[in-house]
Amino acid sequence: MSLLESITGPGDLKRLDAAQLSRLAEEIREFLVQAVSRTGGHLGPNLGAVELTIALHRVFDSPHDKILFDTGHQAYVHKMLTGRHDFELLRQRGGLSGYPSRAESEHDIIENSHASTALSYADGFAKAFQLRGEDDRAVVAVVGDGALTGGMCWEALNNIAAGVDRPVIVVVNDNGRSYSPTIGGLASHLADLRVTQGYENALDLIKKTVPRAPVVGNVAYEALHGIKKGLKDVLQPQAMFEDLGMKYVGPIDGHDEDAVERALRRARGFGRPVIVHCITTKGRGYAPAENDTEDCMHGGGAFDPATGKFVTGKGGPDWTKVFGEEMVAIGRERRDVVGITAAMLYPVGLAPFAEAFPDRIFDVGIAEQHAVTSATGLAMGGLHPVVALYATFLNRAFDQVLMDAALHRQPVTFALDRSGVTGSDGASHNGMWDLSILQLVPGMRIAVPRDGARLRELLRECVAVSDGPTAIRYPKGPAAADVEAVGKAGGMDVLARHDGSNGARVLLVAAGSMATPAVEAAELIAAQGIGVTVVDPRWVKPLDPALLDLAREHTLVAVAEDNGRTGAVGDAVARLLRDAGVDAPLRTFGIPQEFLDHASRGQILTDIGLTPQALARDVTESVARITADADEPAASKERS
Ligand SMILES: Cc1ncc(C[n+]2csc(CCOP(=O)(O)OP(=O)(O)O)c2C)c(N)n1
Ligand SMILES: CC(=O)[C@@H](O)[C@H](O)COP(=O)(O)O
Ligand SMILES: [Mg+2]
Repeated sequence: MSLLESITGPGDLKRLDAAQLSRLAEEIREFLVQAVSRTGGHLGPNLGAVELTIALHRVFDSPHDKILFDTGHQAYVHKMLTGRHDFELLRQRGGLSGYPSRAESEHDIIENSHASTALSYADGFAKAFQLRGEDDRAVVAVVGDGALTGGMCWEALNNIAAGVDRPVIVVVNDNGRSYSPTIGGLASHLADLRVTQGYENALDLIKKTVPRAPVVGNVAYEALHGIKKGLKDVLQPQAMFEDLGMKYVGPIDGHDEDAVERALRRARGFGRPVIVHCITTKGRGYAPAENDTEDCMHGGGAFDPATGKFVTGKGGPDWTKVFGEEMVAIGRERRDVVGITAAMLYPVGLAPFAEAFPDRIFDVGIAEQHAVTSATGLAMGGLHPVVALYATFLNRAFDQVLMDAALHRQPVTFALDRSGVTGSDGASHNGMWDLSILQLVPGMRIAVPRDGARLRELLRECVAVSDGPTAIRYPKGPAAADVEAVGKAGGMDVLARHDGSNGARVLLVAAGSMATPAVEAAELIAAQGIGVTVVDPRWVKPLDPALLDLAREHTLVAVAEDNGRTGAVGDAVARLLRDAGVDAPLRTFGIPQEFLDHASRGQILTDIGLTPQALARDVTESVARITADADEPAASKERS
């Protein structure tokens, strides 16, 4: 039996000696590479957190003490040390979640994968333990240097530091990267801090693409990184944190398990808020990850463990690639168009734009709220910013969209990738909220492309709008094959028309990626003798008034969308019809308003009925009920 197999819980760690701990770290790394090579996942972040996590579980007594992981993508080692060794179905139905999961273990606390939240949880836990008189319970939050660029961290630190008698231990896992290097206007300065060829390659890449990165957490970042090489002219980090009222321990070699343990024990002994600053390497111990200048194998699919080469290619989903290509084409024609990313230059597809227009790209760090309001400032300054985010991460910037971009009617375009069901990253990553929350925003226009060709068209229409914000949203995965229109209805594309034989006709309104399944469903419905018209609205806010005339001509209106059902396109169509006095029967199909467990996008779409077969079945049954109801009076008259 390997050492790792003998670890059934944190208690087993405490009996290991230095040599065994070193061997355990090696076994964990080997396990991570082999397991994640089969399933895909966050290899880089977890390779960088091996010794750190071992030390945490040797010094603290989880779950009595609380060990919180920010973002949670780096918690695979934590799972292994708390008795979970079966990674065969990682991030798949029936397998381990890719993030902490309260259903999996009492040792898991924060399930959502949205960054920069752990310190706030820690502040809350510390206050609760103090009020309950449970002063013997430690609260430890592990936060990455990337997550530390998120504003919530500083709101939390402001509160944690004020609780001098509430001993929160903040462990900064500082590997100098989010995906790309977490740079804050320090590109040239960073060149002094890191001499490894790998980092210089990355730096050259970044210097070419993001030369004017903003000053993101400048003082904190300079302190955290400058001290690394003992640069005397850099503000000592403890000065900044102690000004906040926190002790500072570090910098510690985050791969020296004994050193980390000693620092954690020392920090626990202070009995007050303290920062333990650990310097780690993302992808540590696996050369393909350490040398991956893009993102140190931050995430991605299955790969060949011998080479690190991704099986399905790491180019990212095609929707993202189409967006990136069109942004470059637009950028050549429109010098006023600029790009903004929140520490996800490559994942959102803006790297080609950055390469082509290095002075028109801004990486604000993991700071979506700032991204939106900064974009509003850019627009007020005469530019047209395109803010590219994952749809789910827009949630935290709702007020900035509403009260900054929209209230001031500024031409900001939001490009929302990973919209709809994403699946493998679990409930907090499904982009199922944007079509609902953006419906609330006065003056917001929302485009939902059905395929790559429409993404190109609608992105151009978005950046052509100059009197208010626009949003365009598209899913994760391969871009749908182009679906050509067979006609127009107002500004909407008619995608299919089938004559029926029994007099009933269904109007199928398909938003975005639902167009392809809707066209397939229409054929199944038509085979039942029911007439069908499939329309793609292209813009779902405001809706096209031509929908009203179409609705009047059909037995049933059915709306399909890859978003939560509440308050989204279906509800907007209902409001449009009711406000116009059109009482056509209406069915809405979308994602149930629930937190969905991790599984593949295809599995979830099947579960929730967003497939051609399910849509056809549900629509046909609805038509049968409507027809039966319509025949009821005649039947009862005949009986009487
Ligand atoms: C609010 C939010 N924005 C963006 C992301 C996407 N994201 C996941 S991990 C990551 C980088 C995190 O960097 P860091 O905190 O330094 O952790 P590391 O991976 O380096 O260990 C980002 C940007 C997210 N999870 N949450
Ligand atoms: C943890 C996080 O938020 C991201 O790393 C996410 O896992 C990326 O998912 P994609 O694979 O969709 O880029
Ligand atoms: Mg990092």
